[in-house]
Amino acid sequence: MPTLVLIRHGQSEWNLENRFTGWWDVDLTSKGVAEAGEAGKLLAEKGFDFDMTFTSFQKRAIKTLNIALEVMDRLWLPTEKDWRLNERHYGGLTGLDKAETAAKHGDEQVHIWRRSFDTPPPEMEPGSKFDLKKDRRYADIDIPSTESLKDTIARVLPYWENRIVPELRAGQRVLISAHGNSLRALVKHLSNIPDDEITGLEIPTGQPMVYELDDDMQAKERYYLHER
Ligand SMILES: O=C(O)[C@H](O)COP(=O)(O)O
Repeated sequence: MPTLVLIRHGQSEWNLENRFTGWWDVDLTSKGVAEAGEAGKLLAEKGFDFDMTFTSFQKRAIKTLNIALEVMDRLWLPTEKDWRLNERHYGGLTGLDKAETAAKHGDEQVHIWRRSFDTPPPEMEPGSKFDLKKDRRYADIDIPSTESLKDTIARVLPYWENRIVPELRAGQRVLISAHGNSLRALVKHLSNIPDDEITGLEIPTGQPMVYELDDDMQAKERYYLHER
């Protein structure tokens, strides 16, 4: 049976400051570092091991993976990094305080921007200080100016099918370290969650989520490791 574990990065600096982050590359806080270490410890204690790992181009997810692997004495494992596992792009909201934005635009509007399935946040203005168009790591791609969850799913799923599923089919045990919304995209697909229900799924930071999959890569079971 294929082994798949997903982990959302540990607490980031902007999780702590309550700011919209998206593709901006913020670091982990000391609590985030501790959460990543705990995740590695829990995985080791529960007897999990991996052959292949995947993460995004963003340091909060990369570091979470590396810290967990270090605790497991598995820093030597191969890792593939790809922008398709990045957080959903928060467009013009990037960098703004979530509470101040709610005070300005109303809770309902902010909830739509944060959790609607297909309404993206306003686009990022060209030349914004959070514009990543000149960032070398994205030189080969057309960076979105904003993304809804639907847009995020549209770039996560081809990556899942083309890069991750073949590893699982070959019997590789896979660990993915990514972000609230890129993981929400995967969970929606694997657990067949309808559009209007996925918005209610909150994935906590630093908690390994285990998938038991059937041979068609559909979920037989999904649980947080600390619950078993
Ligand atoms: O990008 C962000 O700000 C967070 O990682 C996720 O934000 P959300 O809870 O608003 O989806």
